[in-house]
Amino acid sequence: MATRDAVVEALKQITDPASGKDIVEAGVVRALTVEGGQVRFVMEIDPKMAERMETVRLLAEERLGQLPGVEKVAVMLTAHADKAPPDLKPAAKPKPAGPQAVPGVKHIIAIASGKGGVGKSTVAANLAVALAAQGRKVGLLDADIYGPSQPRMMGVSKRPASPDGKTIIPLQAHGVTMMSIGLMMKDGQAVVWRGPMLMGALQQMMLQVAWGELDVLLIDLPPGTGDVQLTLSQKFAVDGAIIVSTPQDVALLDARKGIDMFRQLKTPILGMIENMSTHICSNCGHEEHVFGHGGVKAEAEALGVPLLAEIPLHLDIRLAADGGTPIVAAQPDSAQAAAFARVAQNMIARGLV
Ligand SMILES: Nc1ncnc2c1ncn2[C@@H]1O[C@H](COP(=O)(O)OP(=O)(O)OP(=O)(O)O)[C@@H](O)[C@H]1O
Repeated sequence: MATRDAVVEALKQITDPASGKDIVEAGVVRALTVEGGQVRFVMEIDPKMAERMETVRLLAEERLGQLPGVEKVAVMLTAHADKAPPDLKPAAKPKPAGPQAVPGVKHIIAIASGKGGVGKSTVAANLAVALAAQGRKVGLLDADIYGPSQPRMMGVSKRPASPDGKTIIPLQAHGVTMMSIGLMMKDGQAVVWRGPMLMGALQQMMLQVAWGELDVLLIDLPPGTGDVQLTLSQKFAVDGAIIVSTPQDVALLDARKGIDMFRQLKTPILGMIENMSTHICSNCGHEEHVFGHGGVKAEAEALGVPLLAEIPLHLDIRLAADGGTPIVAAQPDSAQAAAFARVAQNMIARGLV
């Protein structure tokens, strides 16, 4: 059977290209476990070194695989931010392994959808503005790496400043403190972040943005069940997720997958929102059910999750969102804005925010 000492000794023969020290002394090797013939550990790396460290990872796997008694080696790369901002700099002790809180932020709520285009970002923007209008200090983080739309919906385009090169100053729009991964990307830049790079980017958005004191940070997630959802739930103390879906069966099928994923990650489902529920004609007020109606209610009941709202499909919602002022701010007295305001009231009443 392989011993921990033999494993550590073998790892000490491998050099960390960043520091020139061996990878054990350099503190790259974390959470090492040697159980029976199984060796597992995490390599904490600078995201800029991801490619070179992948070579180191392969070398470590190969060397450990040759040790007598070792049957399986699993090495995971995780990224750490370049340098923690001064107020977040960890003490000499290693960081806690479990999900961490964001300093100053009381609650973290993810806005998710199984499928793209169901109006998740529209809901996130309006909910953020509605909560702010009801006196809450609200942050909105657009973590939709594949199609960040909050800059357009909240009407901001300025690149956030970083006077000290470490802390990022978020932007303010409609009473909400906001930051989007889109504001950090060059125009037309293809996004191919996966694994460590993605974790680094998300961690940077969560920890290096000067969010200040917030009652709630809403996270507009990319659609589906990918790396961002996983990283967010595993690394951060997420209070829960709100799932947005349209009433069609295909959307509901994907919403169910999203709910399953969050349940596996032990992230509570705070509720579902049916978007584009009923079409209300902007000329005559006539109602019709373009995508069906009530599908999300039935699904929420079947899954034992609260239905938070049925938001109508209304031209004004789209015009407002696409024009940079969410309907809750553009037409606060409209029935459409009231639907979002009720979700905000419900969340406040349940003590979620
Ligand atoms: N209730 C609604 N009534 C009218 N238009 C809506 C409504 N909800 C969303 N839209 C419009 O539908 C389009 C897609 O919405 P949105 O970008 O919020 O979806 P999404 O689920 O976040 O998409 P993606 O996952 O691709 O980012 C936008 O143009 C938005 O203005």
